[in-house]
Amino acid sequence: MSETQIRTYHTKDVVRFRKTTEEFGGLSNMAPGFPIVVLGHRIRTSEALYQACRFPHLPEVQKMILSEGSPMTAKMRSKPFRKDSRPDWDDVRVKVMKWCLRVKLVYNWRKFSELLLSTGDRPIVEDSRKDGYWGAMPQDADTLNGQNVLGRLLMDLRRKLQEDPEALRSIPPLQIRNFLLLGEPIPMIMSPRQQEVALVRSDDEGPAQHAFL
Ligand SMILES: Nc1c(N[C@@H]2O[C@H](COP(=O)(O)O)[C@@H](O)[C@H]2O)[nH]c(=O)[nH]c1=O
Repeated sequence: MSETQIRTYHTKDVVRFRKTTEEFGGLSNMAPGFPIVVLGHRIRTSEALYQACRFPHLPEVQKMILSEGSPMTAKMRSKPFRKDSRPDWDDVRVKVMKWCLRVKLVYNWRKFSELLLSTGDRPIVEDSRKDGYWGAMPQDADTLNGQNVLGRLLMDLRRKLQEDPEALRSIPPLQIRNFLLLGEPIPMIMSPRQQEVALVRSDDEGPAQHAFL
């Protein structure tokens, strides 16, 4: 993905989201109702997971972020520690975001896939007042400008969902150093359905129950 290119979008042609309560607000990482489980930890939003990924070397900071009830607060609470983000953060953050979106999909398959597919083939844009990197900013009533990296990752995910949904059911760990959550290496993530099959095969008693941190 060419990240640096600024794009112009015409509001009438796109699916855009700003508030999580809007029709397509579920596409936002801040959207409630799309919980995730990683290493047995229940995480409320993809935003909290993404922000926690900045700090694999600081499990206490990760824990604080993950235990926040609101994603905006999780992001705010990570702010004082931003300077201590993993040193390669700028190089890996798009990969990490892509992985977080896939995890959101695996754990919310029906709801998130239906939402993504309902956007048809229209451009998806995070409409942001101040973030022209992950989103695009209004220039006037008809135009948004920005790199829209999040919107483009969502379009990429939508295309994979249209072409080969089964390939999205499991997610290999990212091949980056220190891909850790609360001190443990993040393993392959499987859809709850695949996990149940694996558990039946291993003659276990059933899927584990998860509580929020
Ligand atoms: N800046 C912004 C949002 N942008 C979101 O912030 C995340 C990236 O954060 P970071 O790379 O740490 O700045 C990513 O999920 C992006 O979509 N969202 C919002 O509701 N309000 C904001 O003010």
